[in-house]
Amino acid sequence: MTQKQYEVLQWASLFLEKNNREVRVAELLLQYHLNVSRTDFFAQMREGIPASIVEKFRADIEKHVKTGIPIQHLMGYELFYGRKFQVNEHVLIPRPETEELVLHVINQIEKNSPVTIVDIGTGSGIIAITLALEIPNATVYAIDISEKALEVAKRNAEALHANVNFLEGDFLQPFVERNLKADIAVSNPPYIAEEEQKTLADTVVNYDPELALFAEDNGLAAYKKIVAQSLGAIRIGGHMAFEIGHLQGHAVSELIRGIYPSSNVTVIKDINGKDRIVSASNLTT
Ligand SMILES: C[S@@+](CC[C@H](N)C(=O)[O-])C[C@H]1O[C@@H](n2cnc3c(N)ncnc32)[C@H](O)[C@@H]1O
Repeated sequence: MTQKQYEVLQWASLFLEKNNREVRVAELLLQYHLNVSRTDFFAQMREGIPASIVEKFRADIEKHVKTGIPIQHLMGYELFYGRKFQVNEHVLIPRPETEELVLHVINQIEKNSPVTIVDIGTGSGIIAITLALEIPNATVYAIDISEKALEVAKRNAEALHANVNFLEGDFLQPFVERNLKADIAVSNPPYIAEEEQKTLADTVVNYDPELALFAEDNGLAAYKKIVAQSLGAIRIGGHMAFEIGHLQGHAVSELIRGIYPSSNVTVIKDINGKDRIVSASNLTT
């Protein structure tokens, strides 16, 4: 007997809830398997679904519940700033908070004036690619130490027709070596303290790359290194914007002030009211 879409969705939602998994996964994954737009997905809720699709969908839901595999790994992509980005086990799955960082950077840029931006720790390339597409007069560089992550980022740039210069190396080092200078440095670096590993969900700790998550020095090691390297990589009067863990605002601000005492440093909250961005303008020593 053909099952109706809403019945399949109901089964999955209850199954997820019973197993303490996020219920919204059901909707996203079923829409993916049906390969329809969001509008069509809701419009056809009372229609029947072919048994072959129900079977594949159920298998994915059961796998997600059992192993914690994120649905982005099952689907092969995540949406970011309205665009589809390929993801795999070598890159962090894009998070919605990072869209706020991108929007913040866009708002700092004067329209129509040329600007050079560097994205440090680019992962799947979401920040660099989105900025390259949203700011046509920008020259964008993206750095990662992971060759495998850069492969994903390059594929995303190609698929989305974004012009980004990719460099491999340790934070800003490849930029400094080439004697390049940016007007804006942006980064969502690894910032979770290793001791916090136990508090993370299995969907994160077993599937996001360790290199993308953890940093020594109570989660501050990457910020320390990037701020120190930035002296040779950001133009005088330039700008720096970091995504941060919600308890790191003060420490990261102090790090920046330690090297750029005359800069304007602010901590910005995300839509959930948590400290999420540290932004520093007028970078002068
Ligand atoms: C939190 S993830 C952010 C990825 C992506 N920018 C995003 O927002 O989804 C941090 C990234 O930094 C990279 N990374 C870690 N250590 C690095 C280093 N020493 N130099 C350059 N990149 C590094 C990781 O490979 C990972 O891709």
